[in-house]
Amino acid sequence: MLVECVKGQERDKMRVWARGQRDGLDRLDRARASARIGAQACALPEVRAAKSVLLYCAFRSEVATVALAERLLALGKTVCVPLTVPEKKSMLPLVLHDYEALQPGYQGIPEPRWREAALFPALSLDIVILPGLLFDRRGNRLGYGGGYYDRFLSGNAPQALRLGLAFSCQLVDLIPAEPHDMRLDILITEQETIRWPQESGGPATNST
Ligand SMILES: Nc1nc2c(c(=O)[nH]1)N(C=O)[C@@H](CNc1ccc(C(=O)N[C@@H](CCC(=O)O)C(=O)O)cc1)CN2
Ligand SMILES: Nc1ncnc2c1ncn2[C@@H]1O[C@H](COP(=O)(O)OP(=O)(O)OP(=O)(O)O)[C@@H](O)[C@H]1O
Repeated sequence: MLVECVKGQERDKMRVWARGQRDGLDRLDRARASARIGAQACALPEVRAAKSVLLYCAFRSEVATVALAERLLALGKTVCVPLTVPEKKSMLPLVLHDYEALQPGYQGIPEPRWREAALFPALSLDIVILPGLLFDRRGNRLGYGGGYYDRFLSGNAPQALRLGLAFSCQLVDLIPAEPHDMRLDILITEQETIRWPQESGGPATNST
């Protein structure tokens, strides 16, 4: 119990630190890095082969996703974006047609008007593209602490490939993990793409 409590405090401190790191990036550097990360994502064989992708809608200082959404649509993918349901700490995948038509939803996160968008079956998603505050070299990820993505990946879309996008300043050696944490399969930063094999061994890393 005490160990869990200390771990929780440690994770909260890491969240505060990571928010500062991400917010501290210069606007131009953020835009350049986001463009590079988006291009790397589109070039991945898994993304080329995918029919459907759930892509987060960036808010605050996250890796931008507007251009990536447009490229994925141009490649003929079914692109879905999450509708956040804070009462249930859950997310619903809604089919995206036009990023420009999104409206600010929970905490200002852009989302479709749910009455106008079609619900996509989570079990048919090939890839989930995740945001985050902090990532480590084992595939662990820290978000805002709602457990939205852990719940979605374990409960709704366990089959989906998990692809994280981050600036390199959001990558550390080790985050204290919790049992419910869903590890990533691939992480893209503007400096490298890291892949973790499904049956864990050491990570394979490619500089970009
Ligand atoms: N773009 C994006 N979409 C996402 C997430 C995300 O991290 N990024 N989420 C990832 O899971 C979920 C939303 N989770 C969130 C949880 C908390 C806060 C938030 O603003 N919390 C306050 C503190 C709590 C409060 O005052 O009530 C804060 O940070 O100031 C924002 C988003 C689902 N959609
Ligand atoms: N699969 C799950 N089922 C039930 N509760 C869960 C599940 N996954 C996470 N939680 C709960 O959600 C809370 C937040 O989890 P965690 O700290 O891992 O969130 P996070 O990954 O930072 O957030 P997010 O996924 O929203 O970005 C934890 O207290 C945990 O108990």
